[in-house]
Amino acid sequence: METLTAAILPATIRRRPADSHKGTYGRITLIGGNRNFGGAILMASAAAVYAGAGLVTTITDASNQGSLHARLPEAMFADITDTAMTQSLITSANVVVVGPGLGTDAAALAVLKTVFATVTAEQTLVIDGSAITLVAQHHLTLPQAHLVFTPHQMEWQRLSGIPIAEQTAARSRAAADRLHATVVVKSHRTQIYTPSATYENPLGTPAQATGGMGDTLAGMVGGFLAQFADPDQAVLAAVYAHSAIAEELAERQYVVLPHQIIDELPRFMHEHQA
Ligand SMILES: NC(=O)C1=CN([C@@H]2O[C@H](COP(=O)(O)OP(=O)(O)OC[C@H]3O[C@@H](n4cnc5c(N)ncnc54)[C@H](OP(=O)(O)O)[C@@H]3O)[C@@H](O)[C@H]2O)[C@@H](O)CC1
Ligand SMILES: Nc1ncnc2c1ncn2[C@@H]1O[C@H](COP(=O)(O)OP(=O)(O)O)[C@@H](O)[C@H]1O
Ligand SMILES: [Mg+2]
Repeated sequence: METLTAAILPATIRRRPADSHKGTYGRITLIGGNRNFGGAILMASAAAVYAGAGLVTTITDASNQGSLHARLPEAMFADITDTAMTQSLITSANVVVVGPGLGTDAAALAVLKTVFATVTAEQTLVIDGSAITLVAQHHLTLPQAHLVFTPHQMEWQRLSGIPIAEQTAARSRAAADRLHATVVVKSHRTQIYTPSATYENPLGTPAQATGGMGDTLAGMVGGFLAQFADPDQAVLAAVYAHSAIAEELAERQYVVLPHQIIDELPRFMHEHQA
C-alpha cells in the first residue's frame, strides 16, 4: 500500500496549453438525482464544472432543472425519462458519472441498464451511490468500459460481499481485481485500488462527514478523468485534492460543506498546477 502525497497534484494538474478550447478538456455526462435527491447530482455536476471539465451535461429528474440552472448555469440539462436523449448524451461523452441521488426504484434501475447498454470500451464510467447499490442488489453484468467505483464502506460491503469489519486491503484488492475496475473505498482514510497498485489517502477530516461529500467527490473524479491524461493519476489526484481542500477549510470551520470544497477547487488547482 502506497501513501499518497501532494506530489500527485502537480503530476496530474497540468498548465493549460494556450492553443486549446472547451473540447480539449473533456465532455462529461452525469446521471442521477431523482425527485428527492436532486442536490446530489447538482453537487456532482458543480464539482465537475469547477474542476474544469470542458462541457458538462446533467441528466436528472425534470423537477431539478430550475435549481440546476439557478446554481450552475454552465451545465446543460436533459430529462432522465428521455431515453433517446440519454443514449445520445452518453455516446457523445468521454466520461459518464452515474449514481449520485439516482435512487434504487424501478425507474432508476432502468436508467442504469440504459447506461450499461450504451457505454463503450473507449469510455470511462464512474459508478457512485445508488448505482453501486443497484449493481449489487440486481447482480448486474458490468459493461465493457473503463470502470471506476466510488463506494463508501457500506456500498462496498454490498458490492464486494465483504463485511465492513473484514474489509482488509488484501480482501478489497482481490474484490477490485474481480471487478476489473478501479475502486475508491471511502472512509476516514480512503483507499484506492487501481489496476496496478493500492494507495491510501493520508488526508481527510471528520469535518467532511456530511451528506453530499461523496457526491462532490464523484463529480471531481469525473472532472479530473475528463481532462487529465493518466486515468489512475486523475482518480488519485481528485481524492487527494478533495480531502486537502477540506483540511484547509477545517482549520477554521467545525464542519466543511460540499459546496465550499467546490468553490475552492479552481483556486486550489491553480496553486497546484505544474
Ligand atoms: N442532498 C442529497 O440529495 C443527498 C443525496 N444522497 C444520495 O442518497 C443515496 C443514498 O446514499 P446514502 O449513502 O445516503 O445511503 P446508503 O447507501 O443506504 O448508505 C447509508 C448506510 O450505510 C451505512 N454506512 C456504513 N458505513 C458507512 C460509511 N463509511 N459512510 C456512509 N455510510 C455508511 C450507514 O450507516 P449509519 O449511518 O446508519 O450508521 C447507513 O446505514 C445516494 O444516491 C446518494 O448519492 C446522499 O449523498 C446524501 C445527500
Ligand atoms: N470522518 C471522516 N474523515 C475523513 N473523510 C470523511 C469522513 N467522513 C466522511 N468522509 C468523506 O466524505 C465522503 C462521504 O462519501 P459518501 O458517504 O458517499 O457521501 P454522500 O453520498 O452523502 O455524498 C467520502 O469522501 C469520505 O471519505
Ligand atoms: Mg455517496
